[in-house]
Amino acid sequence: MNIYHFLSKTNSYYLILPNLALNLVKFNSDYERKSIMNITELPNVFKAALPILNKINKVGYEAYFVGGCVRDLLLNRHIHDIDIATSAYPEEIKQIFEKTIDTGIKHGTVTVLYEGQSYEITTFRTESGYQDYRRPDKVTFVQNLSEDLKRRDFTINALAMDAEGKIIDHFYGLNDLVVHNIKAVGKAENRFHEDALRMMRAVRFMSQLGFELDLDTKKAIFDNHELLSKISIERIRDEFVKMGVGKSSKRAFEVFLDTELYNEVPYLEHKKEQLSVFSKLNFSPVTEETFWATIIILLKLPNNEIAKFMRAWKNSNAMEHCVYDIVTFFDLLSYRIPSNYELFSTNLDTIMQTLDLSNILGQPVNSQAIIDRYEALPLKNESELVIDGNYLLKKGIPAGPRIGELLIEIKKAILERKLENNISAIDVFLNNK
Ligand SMILES: Nc1ccn([C@@H]2O[C@H](COP(=O)(O)OP(=O)(O)OP(=O)(O)O)[C@@H](O)[C@H]2O)c(=O)n1
Ligand SMILES: [Mg+2]
Repeated sequence: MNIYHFLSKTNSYYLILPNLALNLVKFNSDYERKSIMNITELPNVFKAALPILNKINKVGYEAYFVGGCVRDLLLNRHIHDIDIATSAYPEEIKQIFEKTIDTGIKHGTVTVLYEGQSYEITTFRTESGYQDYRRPDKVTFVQNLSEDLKRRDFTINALAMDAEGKIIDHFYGLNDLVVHNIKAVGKAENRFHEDALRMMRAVRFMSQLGFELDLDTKKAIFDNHELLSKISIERIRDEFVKMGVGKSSKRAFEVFLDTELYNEVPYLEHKKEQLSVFSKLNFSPVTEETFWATIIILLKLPNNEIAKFMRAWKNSNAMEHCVYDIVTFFDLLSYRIPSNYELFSTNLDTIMQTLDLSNILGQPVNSQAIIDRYEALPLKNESELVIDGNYLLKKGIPAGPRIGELLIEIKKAILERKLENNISAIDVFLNNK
């Protein structure tokens, strides 16, 4: 459910957050904007983390929930990790909590394990340097939250919430949540010079949240898109995939093309024309596998280029093989009906994903007919065959390639219902060879 907003003539506005029990809030001035917004009924993930803030507060330090978790709370989205920012130094955090891990002590981050959950607690900090456009040369701890929020990427990610549920919003992030706007904190160019990956995060959030990109922020991405080449492919890939499977991927993909980010990533350079079809597709991918397969098909990559493409994007072998199977099965489906043996040789997940892909690409096949045929196959996997290679050896077939060939012949005959899957029928079949 979304946040609704009403703008009145006096320029005050209300937020109604349907699932958060409060939740009618009125802001009349900057003072109120920063202080009135208060979440009264926290979801359980936050309730479980509250003792952490309280323990830190008790020894005299400030502590807040920050970043993505606050954004997702206000958008009523699933919260997958809770990040905490504090005025305490890492060493002090380690004294307060029994179980901690030095995750990134140099950057001020300690992981606290509490009641079976883990929380990243980071000391308020600013960063400086960024000679390489991806990592700060120097991290400086600062005393107040405001300084910490200032170096964050987007206004909707620069929100904090204290232990009372009070939302702290120094950069009009609440307003941007309401008007669905991805906007850099402060001067966009500076934020992208600090970490060029943020340009990909912008289009990723557009896709996941269904938000638009602020025009100045968009221009800054266009002007700085070449900096993306400084970022590791793995990090770009993770954002690219999140963009590709998000609910508004078509719109986000359009902006990915408009801003020229596509020119900085493997295999997509100069492919705007082919890639622009993505935004015109009937449906959009919901799995990572079908997203990659969609891109490969739009690029019209020949089969022998698929592995190279997947490796250039630093995908795992498992992902590479899955996508290869989907694309080859899709090719097959687009020019003929698969045989029973071909259905048997393709696993059900690949078949289902390929049927989705066919719909995405506007080449629908009779999915139900294919699923029905798969369901009715006399053999669904190798282990259901009553004989194996050893059985053929015992029957006097000499070891060698003939064994494998015969097994295929037997499976084909069973799948085409010319042979029963039982020992006596198979013996007769072998005697007639
Ligand atoms: N390049 C980045 C990455 C992160 N952040 C800040 O760190 C927070 C946490 O980062 P991360 O967990 O990577 O992203 P989230 O915004 O939480 O999104 P996700 O839902 O993917 O976790 C962000 O909200 C943002 O305030 C940032 O400013 N710049
Ligand atoms: Mg996060």
